[in-house]
Amino acid sequence: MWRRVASVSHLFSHSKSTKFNQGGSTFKIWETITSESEIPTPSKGSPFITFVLGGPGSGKGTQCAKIVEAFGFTHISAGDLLRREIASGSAYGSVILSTIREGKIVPSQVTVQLIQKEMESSDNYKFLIDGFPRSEENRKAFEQTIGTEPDVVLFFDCPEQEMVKRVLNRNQGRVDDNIDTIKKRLEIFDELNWPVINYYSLRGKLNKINAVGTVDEIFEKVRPIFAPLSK
Ligand SMILES: Nc1ncnc2c1ncn2[C@@H]1O[C@H](COP(=O)(O)OP(=O)(O)O)[C@@H](O)[C@H]1O
Ligand SMILES: Nc1ccn([C@@H]2O[C@H](COP(=O)(O)OP(=O)(O)O)[C@@H](O)[C@H]2O)c(=O)n1
Ligand SMILES: [Mg+2]
Repeated sequence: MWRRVASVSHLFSHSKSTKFNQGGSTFKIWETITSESEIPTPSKGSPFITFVLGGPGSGKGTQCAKIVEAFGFTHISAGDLLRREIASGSAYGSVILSTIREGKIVPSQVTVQLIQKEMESSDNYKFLIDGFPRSEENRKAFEQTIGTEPDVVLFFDCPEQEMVKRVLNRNQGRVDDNIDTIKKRLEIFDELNWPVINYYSLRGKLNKINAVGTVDEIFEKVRPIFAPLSK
């Protein structure tokens, strides 16, 4: 079984940064320039982990499907794992359901355990972890339990209006895809996810992608990040 103790540090070089304001603080986000020499060579002895961040409806799941197809990753959606847990009638089911209904974040212990189980039962070593970490608590719990940091962090940057429109049109019968819960999810995203985005930006790991455009246009911005990896 893979298990990595030391983390891979800086994988990408950065040439351009953008400043923005959030909650009265100024943050700096790096626009990433990737090149083949900067991607570590993944090996079957250790996992290659990509965290996929972005607000609700920013297109995380859609782009993950494209990355899986092109680069042979295993897609682990934290939201899907939690929904599966509800459907399975697990002891945590009712707490998870009410948390999702309220647009809040499920305790990290639950989510990390589900992610860990998926990773450990997979034959693959390339993982896309979608919708996680959504808070600093999520991030720290993963680091402590799995004992490693992500190799790559993607952040799909999408205007709120566009995210609301997409979620309301999603039609997957989700209990949280209604206007009241979306408002709550966007508030929680602003409050809890930005510190995570800022953390990875400061560590030089963040790949910010403008998520406005067609699915294929956005994937053409994602592709170069993984191009050095074979399928
Ligand atoms: N680039 C895009 N333009 C328009 N609609 C999109 C785009 N990407 C995804 N969608 C649609 O928006 C909705 C939300 O996408 P999804 O991938 O589920 O986002 P997330 O996982 O970030 O919530 C889905 O119905 C999806 O088909
Ligand atoms: N790391 C996570 C991921 C999702 N969730 C919960 O699951 C809900 C749906 O997550 P999701 O990733 O499927 O949602 P989208 O961003 O894809 O729309 C979130 O709004 C949270 O309530 C969580 O608590 N912790
Ligand atoms: Mg999703």
